[in-house]
Amino acid sequence: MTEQFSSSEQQARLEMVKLGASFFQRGYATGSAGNLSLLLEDGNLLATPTGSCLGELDGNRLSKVTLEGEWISGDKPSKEIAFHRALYLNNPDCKAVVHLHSHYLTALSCLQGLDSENCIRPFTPYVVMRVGDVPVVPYYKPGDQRLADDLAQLAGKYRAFLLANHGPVVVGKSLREAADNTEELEETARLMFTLGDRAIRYLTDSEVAELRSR
Ligand SMILES: O=C(O)[C@@H](O)C(=O)COP(=O)(O)O
Ligand SMILES: [Zn+2]
Repeated sequence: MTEQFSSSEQQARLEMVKLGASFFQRGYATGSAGNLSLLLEDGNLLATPTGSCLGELDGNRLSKVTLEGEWISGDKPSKEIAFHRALYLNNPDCKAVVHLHSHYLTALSCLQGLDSENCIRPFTPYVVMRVGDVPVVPYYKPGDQRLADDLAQLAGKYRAFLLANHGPVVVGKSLREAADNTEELEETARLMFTLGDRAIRYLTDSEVAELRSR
């Protein structure tokens, strides 16, 4: 028997399927890498199942999990559900989470010597306006509880994070916002590699402050 969903939940499921497919079709997600989640109106989380391809999500099989981590329905949730939960539990503005292995941010995450408090020194305004600083979480193997512990500590202060040797995690007030901000960060990382060793005119402290106080 097919489960009946409220219209808002049905809408949320469709949105997740649509954004997953969009990420996949445009090369931001490959294979079965990455995971998405959002906070439903009933207070539970809707998340992508472990091992699923973001390009081929089935809205009826998405995982439903309580904020305490109990698996309610759908396929088995992502192995990263603990870090998704940590972000919702420690940031009241977090309504959705995107984690990808997008090419340029993952390349950035593999560099030595990143500033752990902000791995993207501002050189264009939009990333400052939309995301702000991006701290680096030390490397732990995927699914490790320490990813959740570290993100829980950082959640109240930041909207995006770079998991070392792994990839980005971005929160938003909606799945759309989290997705857009992930793309903005990915394009910024791409610019960093395009610019390479050339001398960049970084935004000055006062230019950054002006963008933040908007
Ligand atoms: O890198 C990993 O293994 C996970 O972080 C990931 O991206 C996919 O894991 P699942 O969501 O469990 O498929
Ligand atoms: Zn991952």
